[in-house]
Amino acid sequence: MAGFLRPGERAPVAFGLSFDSDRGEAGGAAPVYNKNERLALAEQRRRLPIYAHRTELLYLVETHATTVVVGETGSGKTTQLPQYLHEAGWTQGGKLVACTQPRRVAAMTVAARVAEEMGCRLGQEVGYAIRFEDVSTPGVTKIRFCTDGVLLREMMSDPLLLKYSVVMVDEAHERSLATDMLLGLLKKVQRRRPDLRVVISSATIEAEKMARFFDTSNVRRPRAHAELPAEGAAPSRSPALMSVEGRTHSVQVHYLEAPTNDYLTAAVEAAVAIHREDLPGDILIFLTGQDECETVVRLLEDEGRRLQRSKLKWRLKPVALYAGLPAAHQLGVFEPAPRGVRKVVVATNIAETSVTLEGIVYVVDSCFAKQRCYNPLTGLESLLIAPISKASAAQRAGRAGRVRPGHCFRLCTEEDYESKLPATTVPEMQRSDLSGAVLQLKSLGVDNIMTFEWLAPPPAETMIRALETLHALGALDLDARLSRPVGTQVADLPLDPPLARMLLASSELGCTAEVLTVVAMLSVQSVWAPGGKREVDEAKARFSVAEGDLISYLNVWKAWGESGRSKKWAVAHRVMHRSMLRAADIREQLQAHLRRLGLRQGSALEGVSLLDHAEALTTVRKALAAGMFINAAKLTEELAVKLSDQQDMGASVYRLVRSAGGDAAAAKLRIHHSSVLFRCRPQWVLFYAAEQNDSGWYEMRDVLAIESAWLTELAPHMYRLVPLNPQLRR
Ligand SMILES: Nc1ncnc2c1ncn2[C@@H]1O[C@H](COP(=O)(O)OP(=O)(O)OP(=O)(O)O)[C@@H](O)[C@H]1O
Repeated sequence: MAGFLRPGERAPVAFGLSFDSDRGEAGGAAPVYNKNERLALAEQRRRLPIYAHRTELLYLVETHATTVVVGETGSGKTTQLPQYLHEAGWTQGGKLVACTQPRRVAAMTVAARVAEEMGCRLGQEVGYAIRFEDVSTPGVTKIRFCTDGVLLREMMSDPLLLKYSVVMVDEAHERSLATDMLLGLLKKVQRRRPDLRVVISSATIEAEKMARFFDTSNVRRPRAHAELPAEGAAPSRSPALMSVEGRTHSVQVHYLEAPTNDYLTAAVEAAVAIHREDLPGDILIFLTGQDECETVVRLLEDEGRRLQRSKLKWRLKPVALYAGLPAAHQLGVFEPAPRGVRKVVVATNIAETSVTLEGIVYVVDSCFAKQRCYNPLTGLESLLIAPISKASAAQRAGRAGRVRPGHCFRLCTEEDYESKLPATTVPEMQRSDLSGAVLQLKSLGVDNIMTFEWLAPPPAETMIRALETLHALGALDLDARLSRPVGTQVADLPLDPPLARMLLASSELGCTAEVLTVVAMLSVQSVWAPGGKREVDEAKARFSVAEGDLISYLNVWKAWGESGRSKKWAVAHRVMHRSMLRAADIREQLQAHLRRLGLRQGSALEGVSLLDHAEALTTVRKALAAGMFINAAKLTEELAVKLSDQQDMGASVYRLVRSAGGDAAAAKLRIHHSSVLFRCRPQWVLFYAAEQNDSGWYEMRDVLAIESAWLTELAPHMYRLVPLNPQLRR
């Protein structure tokens, strides 16, 4: 971030603060309630700021098609509103109340909390649904928490959401791609279902915009759907806007005295400084990704061992929390720490909204997050580490004041916070590849994508690029309609279109076993345990093959399987056991999806003789290529300049093959140093993801070496043989 120190100028972490000593109970304190203390729980519910607005809220929902609720974090929107609606009768007659969350972990943990408050088992009256997991009981569940993505998928089989009487879109201001799609679709559904109520919870900054978007009071209503007569008096079509005043506990915010350019070390130092104060309370650290979280956990473990000699009251127990962890591990992080232990949760922004980690008194915020970034000209999407918005920072700070007063330490100066952090994050839809979203909208019957009502329209180039991609994958026909069966099947699979396409190809080519493994491994964030570059390179070398990362994953999977899925084996080989478990879980789910679609399954490599092995492997590579051919790159004769001190000099330069002369060709690529092909210089490669570095280079990850002939064979509509363009030589 400009204004922060330049490399080499590291400032010591100094907050100039003093802690108050009356901050609650012991670190990692036991929960303030347990299952038998229902009365205490009921009392706690009544103390939440939202309780004073219960009657008014219910009146507004009754009388308005849409209600926008604004309130401080922790005021009780997520946990209480669905319960109020249930208590007021909105779940009678077999209907459900849905509450959507942008993130899985929030859906799971909030559902668990609400089930506890209602005194029922999770999955009974209160349930949740996330991708690959549904914990609810048809006919019994009344309140269903789910990710916004899951509700979108549900609309494929229930386009009018007839199961639901109320849909609450929580954290709508986060403007995730799925939330934006959902808002547009809900507005469409409301035209056909005047009885459906939409409740939107949003930060103040976006609330008016949401209310304006849902205001249809001036639009002539089409005749209600024949089967769906409106019950009672029709609700107002002007949305109600309601503000819930007050918050539960205060959070004191601290800033660095001088900026830092190394937020990982600063985070560790901050956690250690808090710990050394020897006051009670758990710590939550926000970083940007899995590797950072695992690295900081390791550093804190080392610190913890050193600190044991200092005779402090609590022992440090760092734990990681990020999206790539299996659900059971994520939930384990929410367990209260035992007596004498101070839990330090090292998380990505998945812990930013809606979640309550009970013992947390201190939040340490790097003020950075990984953000998707899409360039429609090159068609390349990458993840960039960028400063978060002030709205996100407020959410993060809010994790400290949930059950007692807390502190938030931002790892930047107050001046930088004020001047460098934007007020809100750019909506995901405006910085993402939209091919998956367009495909889903098409499968939901939105034929003319250009006229779909968005809260704010996505860039036209991005839409055009999405249509081109889907057409190239064979998911859309020449009239931009969903093709059959490919388009409908790709839409049916809960995967990005390229991954779904390779699974379909693997069924045709008889290698689903292998491609399922690769797709599952690509769906987890990182297969390798973090560590020094040399250590990780050595670990990878044992599984590396000249065909590239994707085929190397098959070797890892096989060896892990042969070890009996042993954790010991994983640790010895620097493989992330938890990532492997999650991959196994995803693989199983996808296999079930293929079965449901009636697709043939088989293995190309199983039982194949050594002699036929290469040919069988080519089959697998071709199936993978059938989904990835758009991202084809060719080696050039250029050498990359030195990019940074840590990276090797003289890496090979690749160019995108598609539209050789245009903008895409201008994008220079190199193989990421983490790839097993980094030093191999294959002539032609496909890559699953690319990351843009600070120098503007795209670094290819998850690379597959291919033969050029496959491109014209698999995608003749996109590639044809031409004499070598002299431009490519330069
Ligand atoms: N698992 C839990 N354990 C203990 N208390 C909890 C738990 N979940 C919620 N609470 C309590 O309920 C309060 C309200 O939480 P809720 O998630 O409903 O607030 P919210 O207004 O939706 O906030 P946010 O926008 O931050 O999600 C919290 O501040 C906390 O005091």
